[in-house]
Amino acid sequence: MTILVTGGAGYIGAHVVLALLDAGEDVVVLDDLSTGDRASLPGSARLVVGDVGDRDLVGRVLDEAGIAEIVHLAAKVIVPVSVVDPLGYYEANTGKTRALLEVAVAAGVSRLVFSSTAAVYGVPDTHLVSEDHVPAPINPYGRSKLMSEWMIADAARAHGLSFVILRYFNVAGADPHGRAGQSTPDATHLVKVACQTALGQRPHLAIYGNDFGTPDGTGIRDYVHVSDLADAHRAALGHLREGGESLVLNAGYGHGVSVREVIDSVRRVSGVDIPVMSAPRRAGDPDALIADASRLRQRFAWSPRHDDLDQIIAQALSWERRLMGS
Ligand SMILES: NC(=O)c1ccc[n+]([C@@H]2O[C@H](COP(=O)([O-])OP(=O)(O)OC[C@H]3O[C@@H](n4cnc5c(N)ncnc54)[C@H](O)[C@@H]3O)[C@@H](O)[C@H]2O)c1
Ligand SMILES: O=c1ccn([C@@H]2O[C@H](COP(=O)(O)OP(=O)(O)O[C@H]3O[C@H](CO)[C@H](O)[C@H](O)[C@H]3O)[C@@H](O)[C@H]2O)c(=O)[nH]1
Repeated sequence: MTILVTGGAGYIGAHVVLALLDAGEDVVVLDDLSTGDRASLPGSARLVVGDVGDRDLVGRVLDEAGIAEIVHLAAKVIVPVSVVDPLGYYEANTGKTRALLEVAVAAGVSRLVFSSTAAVYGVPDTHLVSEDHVPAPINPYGRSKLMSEWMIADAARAHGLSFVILRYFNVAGADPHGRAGQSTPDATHLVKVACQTALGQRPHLAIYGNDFGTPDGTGIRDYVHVSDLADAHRAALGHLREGGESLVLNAGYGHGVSVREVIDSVRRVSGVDIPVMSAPRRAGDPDALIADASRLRQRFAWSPRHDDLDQIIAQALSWERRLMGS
């Protein structure tokens, strides 16, 4: 059985591919390399370079490889860019997901795992967010993903597809064996930026807001190690193969840390007293965003192996060092 992984040359996709290959699965990656990198893929992964919205190409790949399962990660992922280019984001994330679904349904694909995001919750009125919280995204990126979720659920009901939608919280870290990591040069994610600052690639780290309603005033997030997240995709496919019902699941650990705690960890692990400065809050940043992660743990045999902030930081740092050396 061959699994199609769209966006498999990206940060999270490469870790999903590794998790699947490590489990002995056969994988084909479809990626247009717009932000992904061929070098993030191990030699044993087949790569088709192309657009997930290209119906002819996707149809051919599904047919030739006899694919019954898709893990769909390909997307545009930068929230502020989605605000200035909403139509580009709706096309890339919603339009192309629709195109993929159309071809998948016609080809008889039976199982789909989809990358969604905690951004579908917008600014929730509770810190611990369960899947039953009414989604209310506040930017085009989050809306483009929520619309995709709805399309997937509707198409699944009509066409006998089964699915798991994973709403990722804050993804961080790198493969513990050093095989993959976050390589996007202009990434804005806190862990990546803090590690780059520790290694002298950035002059300082800006703390966006220190007057949030949290114990130290800085924003709290649920940082999930990318390899644990990748394992959740493997578990999702296992669940669907056993005939399990379609599910929407938060993917986080269920506890959070503040920006200051992340900075303290980077200082502790790197031994560098990274320079920080205070900056205004970013628009739409909630005080705290933590997954109610009980459903993921209950429904799958998912036992995270890397739920440790210092470990996440150590592996992110070691990936940054590797990028600097290459
Ligand atoms: N990084 C996070 O914290 C986070 C959080 C929540 C959800 N997500 C979701 O996870 C998924 C992966 O994100 P990432 O952080 O790895 O980003 P990324 O940019 O590293 O990966 C996206 C991959 O998709 C590819 N791609 C984009 N458009 C494509 C297209 N039309 N056809 C084929 N390939 C295409 C890119 O080349 C890249 O390899 C996305 O769906 C994103 O929305 C990420
Ligand atoms: O240089 C920085 C970067 C971030 N932060 C703070 O660090 C926290 C985390 O910010 P990130 O930019 O790393 O992540 P977000 O929580 O903003 O968003 C990420 O996780 C979301 C889900 O929780 C969405 O999926 C989104 O796409 C993804 O970027 C926030 O409090 C933010 O204000 C800083 O103080 N300085």
